Amino acid sequence: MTFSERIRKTADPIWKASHEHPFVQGIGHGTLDIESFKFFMRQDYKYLIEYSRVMAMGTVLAPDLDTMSGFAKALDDTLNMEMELHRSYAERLGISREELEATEPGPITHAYSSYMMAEAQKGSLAELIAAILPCAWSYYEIGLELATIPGATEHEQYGEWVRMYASEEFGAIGDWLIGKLDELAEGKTEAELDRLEAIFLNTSRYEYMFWDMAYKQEGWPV
Ligand SMILES: Cc1ncc(CN)c(N)n1
Repeated sequence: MTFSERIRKTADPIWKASHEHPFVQGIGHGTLDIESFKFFMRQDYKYLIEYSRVMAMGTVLAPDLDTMSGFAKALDDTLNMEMELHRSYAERLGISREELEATEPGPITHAYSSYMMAEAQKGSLAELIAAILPCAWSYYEIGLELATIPGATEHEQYGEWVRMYASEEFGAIGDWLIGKLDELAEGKTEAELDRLEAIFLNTSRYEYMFWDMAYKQEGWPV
């Protein structure tokens, strides 16, 4: 079993909970309250800005030019493909670009982004990848699963979201990160692998919490 297969297996109960979350199922069945989706898009835009910074740190920690290029490509795809989806939805939903960028990060957005950044700053490249991998990998899995729901890819409101996350172009980011992590995991001690697994599990949990936060449109309590 590769290291990525091992951590995917350990994280399975968390990922299942995300797949079954009413926010995710609501996108697939076209029943999600649009206000929750708007809340999600605004928070997600802020999250993706921080995620992009972590990707940029990947280029700094990269040991060779191939790895550097891989991070640069993933960064460009995030800034100009994935975030373009948010900008286009925002325009359609009456949210200006300024409003999108000025959104105050909610508690989960803040905690998740800060955790990713902290792991990237104190760890090695393997730790950085373990922290960002659930982001790229789980959305592709969710996109592919939702795309099998009849009508999901054609839905007037959520079809574009499903198509983007189910696309091969988006999936390639996660595939590249999986390959890199497996490469970097080779020769590591069991204690080091356990540490990478713990980071992967934590950001998998944050993924679930992010869906839940958006569903409940949860801001700061006071
Ligand atoms: C919170 C979150 N996690 C993952 C993704 C997919 N890049 C995202 N857009 N937002």
